[in-house]
Amino acid sequence: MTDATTHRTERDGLEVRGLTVRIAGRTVLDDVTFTVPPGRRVGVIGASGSGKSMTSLALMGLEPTGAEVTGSIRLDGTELVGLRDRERSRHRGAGIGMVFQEPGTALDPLRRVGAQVAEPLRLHRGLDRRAAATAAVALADAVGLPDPASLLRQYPHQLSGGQRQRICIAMAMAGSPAYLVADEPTTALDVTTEARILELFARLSTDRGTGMLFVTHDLAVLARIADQAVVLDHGRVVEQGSVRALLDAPRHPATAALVDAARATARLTGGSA
Ligand SMILES: Nc1ncnc2c1ncn2[C@@H]1O[C@H](COP(=O)(O)OP(=O)(O)OP(=O)(O)O)[C@@H](O)[C@H]1O
Repeated sequence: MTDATTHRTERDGLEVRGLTVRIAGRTVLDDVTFTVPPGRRVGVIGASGSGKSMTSLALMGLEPTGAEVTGSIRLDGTELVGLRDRERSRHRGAGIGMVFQEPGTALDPLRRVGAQVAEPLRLHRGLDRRAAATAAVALADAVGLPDPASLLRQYPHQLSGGQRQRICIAMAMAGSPAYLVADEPTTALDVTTEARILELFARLSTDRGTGMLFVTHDLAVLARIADQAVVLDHGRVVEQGSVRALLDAPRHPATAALVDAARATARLTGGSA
């Protein structure tokens, strides 16, 4: 996977228009509209229950069974809403990759991590077993895992939390997706590991031209990784713009509350939000 072949230009972006999700008659996402331009890093931020995870699940076509999804999600011009499961799953991994909050639960505890990284390489890139194993080592190296050949022979419980999240990022990048959705990807990690994982996301998006959507409740984290953000409150977009502008001059009370929380965290850790 070379940067030259995966770095795309002249794409439309991941365009979300009027996305609405209803579950059992209740509207949990209401007319959500935003765009992740190719190669850019955008955040979705909001308090607990605001609809962040539902947004990322809907983008992946992984909303709960029975949820009614309307509006539009266009992946570089291709409409995803309304596609049949089979067609939809083809875009998962190859078009949009996903990294979850808890790397422990995203991995199969009974399989060596190398086999888990190799699987999407075989699935999305059609590599045979041997080629996939070689590509898995290269990918593990690209996500900053030390001594990748021997590390890939380990089981998930033998790795640190940060190493497990790097494995999950490698799996998400295996299909060379144009976009990556990361839902609270550093929440389970200590602050030093969090900083390194954020650096990794930044490097991958710059090197490979991957557009990234970061879902988080923490504006201080978002300020370190994204330059644009969408603020959700009760399933609606209440504000969006540059992270700097949101921090300096929040217009909606939900944004102001996130800024206050970020400043409180920064005070406690001695940093600046
Ligand atoms: N499987 C489900 N069935 C019904 N309602 C759900 C389901 N999952 C989430 N919801 C509802 O959708 C709304 C948005 O939930 P969501 O998980 O997206 O919030 P969130 O912003 O990610 O919160 P948190 O930060 O706590 O994870 C909530 O009101 C929640 O109760």
